[in-house]
Amino acid sequence: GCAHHSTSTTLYERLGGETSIDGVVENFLYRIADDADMVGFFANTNIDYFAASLASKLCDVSDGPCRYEGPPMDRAHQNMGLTDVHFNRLVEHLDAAMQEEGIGLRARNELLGRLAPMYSEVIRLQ
Ligand code: HEM
Repeated sequence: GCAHHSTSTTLYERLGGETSIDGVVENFLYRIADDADMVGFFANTNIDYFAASLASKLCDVSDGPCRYEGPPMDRAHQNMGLTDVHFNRLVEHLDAAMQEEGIGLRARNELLGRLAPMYSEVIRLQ
């Protein structure tokens, strides 16, 4: 057989699929809830809806079987007053959540590498 598994599996599979991504999102939400600089942004957010939408975004961007159907990243974060500090903090929490859910370094870095280019879109309408 071929030893180069990374060419034949999607990032979604290497992240552990739906169950694992749902666990990451839940773990991430606990970290946000404990972060005084971040939790305020979610004061008026429907957390169940947000969790499902974020999971679908992560599934889509990792070549999983989902299509993200929410608003584009610029409009989803419009007029929140977000800066690079918030963006970096979100990435840190997401990485820590993935680590705690047992996802390996390569898959974590690959996902974060796919999210990094969204920075300009997330920040655009601040
Ligand atoms: C790559 C970075 C990010 C991604 C992939 C992302 C993803 C998402 C997604 C998928 C939604 C749901 C949109 C919807 O369905 O309505 C959302 C909403 C939201 N995001 Fe982000 N986000 C990012 C960065 C950030 C940052 C840095 C913050 C700072 C705290 C943030 C705070 C929020 C808040 C508060 C909402 C909910 C808005 C509402 O209540 O409607 N996001 N984000």
